[in-house]
Amino acid sequence: MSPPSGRLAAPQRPPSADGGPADPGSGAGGGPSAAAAGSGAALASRLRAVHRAVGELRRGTPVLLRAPEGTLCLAAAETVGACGLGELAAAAAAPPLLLLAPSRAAAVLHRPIPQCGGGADAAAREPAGVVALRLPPALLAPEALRGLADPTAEALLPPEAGAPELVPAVPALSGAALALAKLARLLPALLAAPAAEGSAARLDLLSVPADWALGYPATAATSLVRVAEAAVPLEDAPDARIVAFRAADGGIEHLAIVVGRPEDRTPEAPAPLVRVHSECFTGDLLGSLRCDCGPQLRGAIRRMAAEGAGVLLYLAQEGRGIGLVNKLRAYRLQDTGLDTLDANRALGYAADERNFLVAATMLRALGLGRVRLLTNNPDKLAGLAACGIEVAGREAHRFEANGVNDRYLATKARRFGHLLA
Ligand SMILES: Nc1nc2c(ncn2[C@@H]2O[C@H](COP(=O)(O)OP(=O)(O)OP(=O)(O)O)[C@@H](O)[C@H]2O)c(=O)[nH]1
Ligand SMILES: [Zn+2]
Repeated sequence: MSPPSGRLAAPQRPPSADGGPADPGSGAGGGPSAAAAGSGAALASRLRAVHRAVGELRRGTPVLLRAPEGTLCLAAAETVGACGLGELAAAAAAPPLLLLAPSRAAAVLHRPIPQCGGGADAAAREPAGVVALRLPPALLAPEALRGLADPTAEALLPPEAGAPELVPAVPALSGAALALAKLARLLPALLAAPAAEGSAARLDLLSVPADWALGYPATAATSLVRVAEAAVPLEDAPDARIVAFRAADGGIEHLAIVVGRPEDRTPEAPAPLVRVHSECFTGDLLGSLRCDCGPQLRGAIRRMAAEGAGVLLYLAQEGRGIGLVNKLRAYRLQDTGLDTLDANRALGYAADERNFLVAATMLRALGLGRVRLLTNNPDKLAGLAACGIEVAGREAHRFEANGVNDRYLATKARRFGHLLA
């Protein structure tokens, strides 16, 4: 699992072992902060617990989420099967509700939901909140649940099942529940019921505190350490090496492609050229025409080689942090007319789920506290600066539209505020 995301420009602070706040950006000279490093074992155990819970949800097994408000038993609508539904019923003290992002609930209920936002402004990019639905019995079945979770699988809903009903959700726990589903790169749609006394031990279910799930992205990001490094001469940059970083939970590694010796730049020289590039299997590897990632990747390496130095961070944040499977679903929705932003929201995800604390931690570990960023995305500039990296300048990184990605590029300019020059 890649260390996932929080909000773009507002990194969460990882909790310290004693529950107090740790500072992700204050490590002297780089790397995780002293507070985080000092409580490494405790942080690693938090990460491990969340990582295991994510694995259980992906397998269709229920997990328990604990908070002072109570304990919820959860199962992911996308993966739960008959066995998981049986376990959920055995662990629950009441029938389960379906938790959904407001944007997805609005589509299920065929009416607007107040928290949903709307329009083309920045606020509409980050819909907040969670909605709970009481389901008629015919919808409490694996196929129907997938149809409720996934707008590209709505055909799985039984024709005359009856309508779900909007009911109040416990905000803190429900938010953490959806965060856990997003960490699992599943659709943010979960069955949730108050847990019966003793159900964790009785049914051998994993149990995780809600604040550990919410703190996971920042905790994972600050725990990144270098684990391997080798020279990898590239066609476009013969003097390149790859440095691999791993978080304490053993999730998917993030990579730095280092061209030349950017860390040796003197303070008087221009800041080193850096690109923060989110993984795109389709564009980077296959040459998909739907996006501009492939040309941006190769183009960045070429520019660094021409300058003699630079760093490209290759972050395991596929699909702006929603994962490849959900990106494919988002593409299906775009083929029905939605743009890239609304497609994310229709799935229940925010427009951009990435967390640039990952990038800041890696840059510091590479000895780069000051950078010139190769990007058109103003959120990347703000995100890095918020994590304590000095962004000394921006270099535009635009490529001509190719006849397929025209609308995608136009949407990035119009709705994400991407800079055109
Ligand atoms: N969810 C989603 N992700 C997409 C889509 N198209 C491309 N992506 C992903 O968007 C990410 C591309 O991000 P970046 O290359 O960092 O680009 P950016 O945020 O546009 O910013 P700059 O290129 O730096 O200007 C990759 O992870 C792609 O997989 C899409 O339609 N939906
Ligand atoms: Zn792409």
